[in-house]
Amino acid sequence: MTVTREVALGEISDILLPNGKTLGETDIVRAMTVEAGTVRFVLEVADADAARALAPVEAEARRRLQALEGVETVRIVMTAPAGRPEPAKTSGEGAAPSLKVGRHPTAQAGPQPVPGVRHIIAIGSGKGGVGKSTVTSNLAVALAKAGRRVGVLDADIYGPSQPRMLGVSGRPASPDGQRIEPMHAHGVTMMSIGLMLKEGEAVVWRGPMLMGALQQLLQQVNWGELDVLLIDLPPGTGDVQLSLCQKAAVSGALIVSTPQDVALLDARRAIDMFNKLKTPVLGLIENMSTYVCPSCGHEAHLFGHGGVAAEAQALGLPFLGELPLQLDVRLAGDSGRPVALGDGPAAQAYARLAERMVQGGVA
Ligand SMILES: Nc1ncnc2c1ncn2[C@@H]1O[C@H](COP(=O)(O)OP(=O)(O)OP(=O)(O)O)[C@@H](O)[C@H]1O
Repeated sequence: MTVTREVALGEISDILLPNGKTLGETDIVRAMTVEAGTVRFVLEVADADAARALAPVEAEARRRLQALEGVETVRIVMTAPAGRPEPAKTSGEGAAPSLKVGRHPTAQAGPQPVPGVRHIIAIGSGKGGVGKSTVTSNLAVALAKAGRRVGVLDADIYGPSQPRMLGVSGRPASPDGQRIEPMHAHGVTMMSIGLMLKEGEAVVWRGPMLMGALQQLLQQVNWGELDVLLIDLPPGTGDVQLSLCQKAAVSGALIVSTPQDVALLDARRAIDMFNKLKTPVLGLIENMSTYVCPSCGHEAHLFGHGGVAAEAQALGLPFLGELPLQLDVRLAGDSGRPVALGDGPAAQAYARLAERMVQGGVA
């Protein structure tokens, strides 16, 4: 028997949830696809606690689907939507927030949605220089080309590179002195901590000041209605990652790595951190995968090849795709016009990645 989407849905529909209803009676199974022996779907849950409570349901669904003849792999991703828009505060409601970035955070109860933003996705890496910012800007452009309303928040406090990569400069305006107007480039709404700092200013914030700055960028910027907000994190597993997952209702994280063992080792640490923070890891991306010589067309694997896919398989996480190492990618990034704006092989790889995210219901 060929396993179809209907067969797979039928197989798991009578699994009981903690609330006494069955999976079939609730509307939390999203974006199911059955393709070449792989069943993929998203379990949309309210928050991290609900995700924890559904762990046995996920395990049972995986067990049943894996037992079906012809099914080799089952990929289930749990996501928590970032919530629906709340009306923005107008002047007169409470104290006017200061526009000086880097203040102490205001008290808040748990992770907050960003008004108007459906999904918040953190883009992380264990190691610096693996192309996390390049992936963020190109993925944003590819998602915008696919018709999604996309934002980029450059939270790489120690080396903000989105202004350069997206070709944005100048200081963001605040007509009412309370809310910050984001910048726009290539169909993407963007804001970077780099735009709020004076040129050449060194950033020495730690802990609480970082939290305050992040909170401001999330809550004080007029993001408008967005399908997805991509957050370019600093590399590693530090205060910004911690603050972000504690302060914002992050739907999930994407991990960028090169195929080298040393980068993978760091990527594993980043995954471990997101697991501890109860932020679902939506998948792994291999950057700087294949190098095609622009002169002779020879294909080489400068940093190895396939390591990230193997790691994803070992960890039971989705492998979202590989992105070529290409001179054009760097030149385009340096010129402020991401390569995804074009239609060459790198742009096509980004379009596939964007498509997978849309199909997976996370963008
Ligand atoms: N696939 C690629 N092909 C060619 N060059 C690339 C590719 N990906 C990234 N680069 C280049 O590598 C350099 C580092 O990339 P990027 O700044 O995106 O990395 P990062 O992981 O965000 O680094 P950081 O740790 O500094 O935040 C940049 O000059 C970028 O243009």
